[in-house]
Amino acid sequence: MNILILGYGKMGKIISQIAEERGHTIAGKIEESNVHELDELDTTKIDAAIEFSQPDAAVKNLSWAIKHNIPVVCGTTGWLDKKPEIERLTLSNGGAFFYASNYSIGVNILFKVNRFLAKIMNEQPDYRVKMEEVHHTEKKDAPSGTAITLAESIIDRVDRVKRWDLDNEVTDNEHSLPITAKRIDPAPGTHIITYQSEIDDIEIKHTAHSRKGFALGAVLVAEWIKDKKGVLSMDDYLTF
Ligand SMILES: NC(=O)C1=CN([C@@H]2O[C@H](COP(=O)(O)OP(=O)(O)OC[C@H]3O[C@@H](n4cnc5c(N)ncnc54)[C@H](OP(=O)(O)O)[C@@H]3O)[C@@H](O)[C@H]2O)C=CC1
Ligand SMILES: O=C(O)C1=N[C@H](C(=O)O)C[C@H](O)C1
Repeated sequence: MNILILGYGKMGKIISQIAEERGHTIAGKIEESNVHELDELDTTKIDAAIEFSQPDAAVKNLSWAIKHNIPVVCGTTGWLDKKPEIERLTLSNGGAFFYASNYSIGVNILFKVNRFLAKIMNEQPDYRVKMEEVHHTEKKDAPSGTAITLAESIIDRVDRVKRWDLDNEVTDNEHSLPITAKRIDPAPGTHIITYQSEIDDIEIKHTAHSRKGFALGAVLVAEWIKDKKGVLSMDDYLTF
């Protein structure tokens, strides 16, 4: 496959390396300084684009790919208020757009366990739920996209939890799920969900040891999306 890399930072570099190891060709490595190179590409020869840039660049990159009929896999977090706009553009252009806040298999297993646990904890009102995420100091958004996905699943299933808050904003509201976002180098990404009662704690945790799992997941999805259409997510791709 011929894959275009939109955002050639920490993630874009590992994604390119894994894609080449899997026999793919890189059509271009686009970062802020060489965005003009997009105009020189033969877009008819690109099979898929993988977009890991930054919150304020994602919408422009994704719109460009969709308007050029290139299926696009997006991992950028912190821009989701604009996601409906990109979904509408995908559908009106008959394109393919895939978004996941986390492409690692391990975190997607955690997502599943989190949903299962939340359903049980809905019946256990003595427990308060909280979350902690730890990432490197270059991360631009907080809380992480993964933490927001985890929190939304809890809010959907635990009736007493109505919203999430960064815990420096709200401390003691029984309807709030406080999220602590820590920035410590070189943490690639840790997420911990804790249900706490006077009697005991129940905790589930995922720790990424490197960025390899995120990058491999994005390349696998790019291989899968090549001939697909529509607005797609991990629920369409995963078999568990
Ligand atoms: N969904 C998932 O599984 C994962 C998601 N992420 C997310 O991916 C994103 C990228 O992370 P990471 O690689 O660590 O970040 P980096 O800061 O290392 O890289 C960001 C890259 O985007 C580039 N960029 C900025 N503006 C533009 C633009 N207009 N067009 C194209 N590229 C641009 C930057 O270029 P320059 O250097 O020139 O400024 C840089 O190369 C983040 O939002 C992060 O949260 C990260 C890991 C996993
Ligand atoms: O910025 C990162 O590094 C990461 N971002 C994603 C997120 O916001 O959830 C995924 C992963 O945790 C690494």
